[in-house]
Amino acid sequence: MRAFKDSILELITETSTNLPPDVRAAIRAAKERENAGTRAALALSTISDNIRMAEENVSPICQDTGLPTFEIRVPVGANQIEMSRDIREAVAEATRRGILRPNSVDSLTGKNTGDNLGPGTPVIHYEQWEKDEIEVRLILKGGGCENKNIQYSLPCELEGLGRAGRDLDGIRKCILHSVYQAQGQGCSAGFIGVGIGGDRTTGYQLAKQQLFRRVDDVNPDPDLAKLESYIMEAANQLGIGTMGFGGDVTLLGCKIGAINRIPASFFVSVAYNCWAFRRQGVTIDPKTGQIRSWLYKDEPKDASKEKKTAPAAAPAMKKSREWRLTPPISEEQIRQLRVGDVVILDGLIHTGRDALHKYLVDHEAPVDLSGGVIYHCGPVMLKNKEGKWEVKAAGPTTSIREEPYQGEIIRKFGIRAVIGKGGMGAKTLAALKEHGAVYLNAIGGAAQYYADCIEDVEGVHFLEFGIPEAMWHLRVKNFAAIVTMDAHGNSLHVDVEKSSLEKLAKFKDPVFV
Ligand SMILES: O=C(O)C[C@H](O)C(=O)O
Ligand code: SF4
Repeated sequence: MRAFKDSILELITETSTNLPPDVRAAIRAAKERENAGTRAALALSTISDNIRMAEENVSPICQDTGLPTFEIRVPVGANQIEMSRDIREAVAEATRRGILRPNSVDSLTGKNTGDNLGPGTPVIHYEQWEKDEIEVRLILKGGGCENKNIQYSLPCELEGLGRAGRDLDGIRKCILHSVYQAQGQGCSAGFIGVGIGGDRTTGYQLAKQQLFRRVDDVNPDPDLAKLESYIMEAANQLGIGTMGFGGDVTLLGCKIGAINRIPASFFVSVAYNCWAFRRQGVTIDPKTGQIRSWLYKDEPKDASKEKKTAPAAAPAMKKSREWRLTPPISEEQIRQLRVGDVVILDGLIHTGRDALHKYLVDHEAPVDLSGGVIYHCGPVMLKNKEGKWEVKAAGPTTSIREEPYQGEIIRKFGIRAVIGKGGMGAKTLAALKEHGAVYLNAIGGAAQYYADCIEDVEGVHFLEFGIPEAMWHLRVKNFAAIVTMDAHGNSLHVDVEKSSLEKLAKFKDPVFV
């Protein structure tokens, strides 16, 4: 089993940098469905570019490489203690190489272990089987989509849909609602795995297991197969679209499983996965530890590679105005911007996410932020041979987590633009209007695309918060994002949420009776 560790390292690298063909095919089909020139089409073409760049650069598709979760089947007698040790070593090595972002933090102190190892990380599950080979499946599911997982306990009342009872139609309503409540925040268009039954723990486990099914498979249970195709049809009428920008494609895959429950409990558990659906698997020779075959590498019939659509700048969007801005930005420049405009940034921007926002409420900033731009981003960074920091991946993180702090910080420091994804709430919208600032939505998961726009790392503060949470000072060029909340009280997110709720309500009447 000498080669086992190297095989796992190869599996991690493939999973983080190269999306499987079935996932690519789903994204390609979505791109074909969206009208050219819309915000959704722009987002999907950036996503396609990003997928290609990650493969070419052998770098993470998204900066959030998630919680590595291994599902392993072993022949009777295989040494699981040795395998777990090798897996941990491979995870640490992948982190050193910038294939994984250091993502394991102490839950109480927030301290990052730096190597993705710690209590509960990585997750490794074993199961024995009678075959004479080892099968290892890996999923790298990021935090933004994990936060959009949801569990329903039937019967329940659902906004837009009314009562969901303890039957197939109640299940139908829960699943539709799960897609609605995610909006664009889990980097839609997404994939869902659904677990019906079990208890709260096994229900979620079953939901996650569904994510290991191929996008193009057909459920062997005819009732569940019908439900899956119904959900695909209905969820794509909600109009949430890629990144919550509105559009015809909201859901790329739906896989449903069922297990028994006890009479008093009736759970429907939904695992939401972003478009950056990084799962891969291998079979391994138990004697040598070498890879025998890959599980998700066969191309669906119509497979053609992503074509390059544009260099690292936004493809043209119909009817959208485009502004080139360089910080420090004035209030006058900001007040000209409207929801739907494209902003191209050149110059210095600063990353800041959860730890920094909490800190800035009670402390001064280490750099002058007036007229400045804050980027909600936790990048993957590596030091090169000369000891200089380099960006390996740098897409936006979910902004709503900063909602409790953002308005106050905009006022206190005179910030003019916040870049993130998924949109923010009413408090931030009010602060944007009052102070003269905008929210710019970057394309979630497009970590290679944005890393390519970063010309230089000018410095870093708060490295003690860990690499993702530190404040990185980045010089960017051609950094494109869309105004989704402006300084006049308009929010695309409010509009899409409202219109998608109206559309959801159309699915109130029973379908499976
Ligand atoms: O942690 C991150 O970088 C992003 C996270 O996956 C998110 O979607 O918010
Ligand atoms: S940023 Fe988006 S694409 Fe990346 S892990 Fe989070 S939800 Fe997924």
